[in-house]
Amino acid sequence: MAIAESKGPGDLLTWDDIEKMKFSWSVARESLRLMPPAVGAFREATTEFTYSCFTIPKGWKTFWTVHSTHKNPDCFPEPERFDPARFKGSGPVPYTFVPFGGGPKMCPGKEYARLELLIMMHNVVRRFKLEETIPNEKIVYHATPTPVHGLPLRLHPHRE
Ligand code: HEM
Repeated sequence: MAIAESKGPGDLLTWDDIEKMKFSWSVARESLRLMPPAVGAFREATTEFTYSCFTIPKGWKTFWTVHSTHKNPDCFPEPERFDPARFKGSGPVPYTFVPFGGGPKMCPGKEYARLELLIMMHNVVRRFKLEETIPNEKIVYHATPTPVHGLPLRLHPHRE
């Protein structure tokens, strides 16, 4: 809200504003942890290796999943609880929070996605209070998580 209050009508966000949106980014990351848009990705074993007593031969296709760590209580205590404070300070251990993947094939659009999310959150939250019209709407997976009724929301404009 501090950034919203510093803006006059028609003022656009600056890069400095975006960099200051630490809490909003923690909220966005906690949402990406609990409901990642991409559930994982494929890899091809370039060499034979053994993991957790399983030997994966060279050339095999594997699929890594985001939830293996996002919902693992060793990585995120009480994993079902929405808690943006998990991202305070240095945040989760590297390679546990992986909605954008990790390593050399990590999503190249991550920073662009961050920018879009923060700008969208700023503009929506600043203007409206959001109300769910179908509480606890079910989510189904058509490759990506999709609310069954399309997540209809009621927008209540804030008084100026
Ligand atoms: C919230 C938004 C997004 C999420 C959660 C997401 C997630 C991912 C994930 C999990 C991967 C696979 C990474 C891996 O294999 O390790 C990926 C790859 C990729 N993403 Fe995204 N992404 C997002 C937005 C974007 C945007 C905005 C762009 C482009 C502007 C983009 C472009 C790509 C491309 C080109 C790849 C393939 C990279 C490669 O195989 O080398 N993504 N993304």
